[in-house]
Amino acid sequence: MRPLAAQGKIAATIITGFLGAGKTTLLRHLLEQVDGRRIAVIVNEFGSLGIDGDTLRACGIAGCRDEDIVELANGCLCCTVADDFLPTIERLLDRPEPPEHIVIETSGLALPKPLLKAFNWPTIRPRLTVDGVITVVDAPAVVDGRFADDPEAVAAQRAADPSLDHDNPLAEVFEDQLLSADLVVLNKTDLLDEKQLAAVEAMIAGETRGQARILQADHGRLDPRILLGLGAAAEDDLDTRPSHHDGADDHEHDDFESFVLDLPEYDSVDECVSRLTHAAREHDILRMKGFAAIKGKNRRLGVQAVGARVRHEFDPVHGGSGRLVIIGQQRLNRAAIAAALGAP
Ligand SMILES: Nc1nc2c(ncn2[C@@H]2O[C@H](COP(=O)(O)OP(=O)(O)OP(=O)(O)O)[C@@H](O)[C@H]2O)c(=O)[nH]1
Repeated sequence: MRPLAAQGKIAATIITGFLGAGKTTLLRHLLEQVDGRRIAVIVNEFGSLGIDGDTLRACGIAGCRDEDIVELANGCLCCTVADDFLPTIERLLDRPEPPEHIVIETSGLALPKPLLKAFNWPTIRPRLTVDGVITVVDAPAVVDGRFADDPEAVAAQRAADPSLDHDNPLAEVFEDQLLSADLVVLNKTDLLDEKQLAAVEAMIAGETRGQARILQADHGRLDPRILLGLGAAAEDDLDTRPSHHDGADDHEHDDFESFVLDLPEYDSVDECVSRLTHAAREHDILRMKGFAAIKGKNRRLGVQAVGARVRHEFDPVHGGSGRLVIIGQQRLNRAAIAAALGAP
């Protein structure tokens, strides 16, 4: 392979993976480790609070400037490629001092294939190449069977017929993300024992392209030399990265929905966390993230839930009222969720 510099191309890394798998955590660690390199980041979220952009901007990493983090909050990247993504990329490439590397974090519900196709756009292709698609996997969620009712049965069916489609939209998104990967990161290893990890790895190995590497990680902590410089030129071998939506000109995320709630001020952190945990358990919510105001505290509480696993941390940012984005499959009971959270 000719080195990228010789081809005059800038490299782009796509970080994909289901809601809450740990993409932003991995990206943040990566940015902390790559001193001195001019990296631009494009983040895209499903739901509209822009938390990931906030998190990355608040990282305090030397050399990581606000203008190097571009947020595309307007729906899933895979659906807004022409309107949002291409103009953003062109603006980055046209900077007097363009980035050396661009890292794109897709929304957890994005299908990577339409994004990959955009790299063959005539104004982009001569200037940019996909260095690699990194798919972050929430290993405990796989163990819990979140992406397939019966992972073994689905794997067996797929082995018999790789083009098989099925009705589980979570599984579809998950499989598309795996099938596009050059590198799969099995994340959250701290929550599993060795036997469980070996089982997830074997299952994932059966769902990826033969060329894809699989690595385990705790909080996405991997050496940047592993993550960047894969040299995959993924835009050149799209055919080896099948998607459930191949052949369809368009697709939508009809199976999923998100909404934003204003939260009341809670009496304590415990009250906030127990309300979130209860809401997540009762309502089949896939993901919640946002901020809460706690009585007597002058900093806002950052809150995150992946399934019913809730994490919280006081944010460096002072005060402000509480807001939460909630993502789930269609027909969430919004009124009941608001009541569970004590929202007006
Ligand atoms: N225990 C554990 N928690 C993790 C690990 N990696 C990330 N998390 C937590 O998982 C939650 C989701 O992490 P994010 O990095 O925000 O996940 P994401 O994939 O960017 O989420 P979306 O952008 O909403 O799809 C956060 O509460 C993280 O602190 C890990 O390796 N172990």
